[in-house]
Amino acid sequence: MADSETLKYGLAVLLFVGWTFQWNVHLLAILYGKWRLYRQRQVGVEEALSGISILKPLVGVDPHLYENLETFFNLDYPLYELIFCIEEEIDPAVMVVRSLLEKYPKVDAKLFIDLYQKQDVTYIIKTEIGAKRVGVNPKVNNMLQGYEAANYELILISDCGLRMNRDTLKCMALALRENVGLVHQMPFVCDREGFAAVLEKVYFGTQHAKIYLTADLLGINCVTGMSCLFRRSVLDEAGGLKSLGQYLAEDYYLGKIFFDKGWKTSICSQPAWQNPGTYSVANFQARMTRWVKLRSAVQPFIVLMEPISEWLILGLIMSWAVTVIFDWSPVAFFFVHTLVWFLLDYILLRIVQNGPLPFTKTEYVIGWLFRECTSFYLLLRAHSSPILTWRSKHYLVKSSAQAEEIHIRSIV
Ligand SMILES: CCCCCCCC/C=C\CCCCCCCC(=O)N[C@@H](CO)[C@H](O)/C=C/CCCCCCCCCCCCC
Ligand SMILES: O=c1ccn([C@@H]2O[C@H](COP(=O)(O)OP(=O)(O)O[C@H]3OC[C@@H](O)[C@H](O)[C@H]3O)[C@@H](O)[C@H]2O)c(=O)[nH]1
Repeated sequence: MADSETLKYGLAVLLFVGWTFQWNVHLLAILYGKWRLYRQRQVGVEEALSGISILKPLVGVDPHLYENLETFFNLDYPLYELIFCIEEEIDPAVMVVRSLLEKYPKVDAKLFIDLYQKQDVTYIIKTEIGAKRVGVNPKVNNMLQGYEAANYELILISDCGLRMNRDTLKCMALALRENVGLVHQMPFVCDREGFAAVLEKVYFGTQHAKIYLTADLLGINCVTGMSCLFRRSVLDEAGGLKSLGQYLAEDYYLGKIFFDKGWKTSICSQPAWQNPGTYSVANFQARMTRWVKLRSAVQPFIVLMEPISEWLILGLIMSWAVTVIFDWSPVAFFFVHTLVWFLLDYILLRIVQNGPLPFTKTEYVIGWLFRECTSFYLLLRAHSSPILTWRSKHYLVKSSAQAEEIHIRSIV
């Protein structure tokens, strides 16, 4: 009996230590975010800016694609090329890119597409169908020809749903100091209408930002492939882009190459502005489920850590722990825990947004509660099946380095 009491007490104390640690993570993220984001420190020399090849892997269109891509034709940067990569000639994104190429003939921009050649733009003819399928990752397969044809030592991989401010590329390039091999942007979202937009902003500005900023501060690899600028020679030494084709979480392994070789990685002071024109609660949840699968495959400890880094689960567990240790009221404790967490999240979100929020405080409360209360469901959903769905493709995830594409009629 005494032993089980000791065990219970020991567990409660351990949880209490973890809970205290969580507040440190929260506070660190706030302080680091305030110090790091939207502060352009002149770390590099502007005259020394080198050429950058920007790879844009595209699949399909959404109502914002044209305007998002157009921002890349108007960057304030002395030397860059745009390389659009599209898997299939019948993809409607081809038309969008072609109309932009026609509108901006002076911008160095190319379109790489399988199996087709036209005179007005550069198309690469693949001699063998599937010759460029180097692995399971469709994004890597899609970018490969463009990567091989890129002219510059610096490569920016930039996803299709992003828009970029005129000065962002310069900001990223200036952050690429002598010892920094890779600069990535912390994912965030543009101001858009509707509840799904509130939800995405709340998630990327709170829970995601908290871990992302702290990981960057502590030098932990959290590179997101959505927008990252890196030194090509380092990747080539490790086998080139094709070596990443075997991983679905190619971004994590890209970052790992730089970490393993002793390079520093750094976030840009500007976040990545995701602005897809098609968004919904279901889309967000499907994407988050996929991301949970990716990170759990990469770092299995996350399966355990992730639930207890969330407000609700941690709050409930801690309400029990503090009654064991201090005999505090669990209800009062949970209330204070919630209030403080909620306020810290709001402060962090305001820092990441760097301006007024595009929604009311009531919408924030609803978005925050919805996100927090559904996070456990999403974790369960992610861990309940090894099948990962990305766009129209399905994969069976076996381990961090092992996944295979599967063909199924429908996903229940
Ligand atoms: C009590 C606090 C303890 C903190 C424990 C942290 C548990 C992890 C919780 C959430 C993970 C969020 C990670 C955010 C970045 C990853 C975003 C993502 O899923 N990206 C995928 C798609 O681009 C990508 O393919 C996945 C890559 C794997 C990322 C692995 C990241 C590990 C980060 C661990 C950070 C620990 C920070 C601890 C701070 C003390
Ligand atoms: O089959 C595909 C799927 C996706 N892609 C491209 O890959 C990029 C990212 O795709 P999505 O927007 O669907 O997905 P996410 O924003 O969730 O991606 C994120 O998570 C998975 C990581 O591997 C990516 O690097 C990261 O950007 C886009 O530019 C998309 O066009 C392909 O080229 N082919």
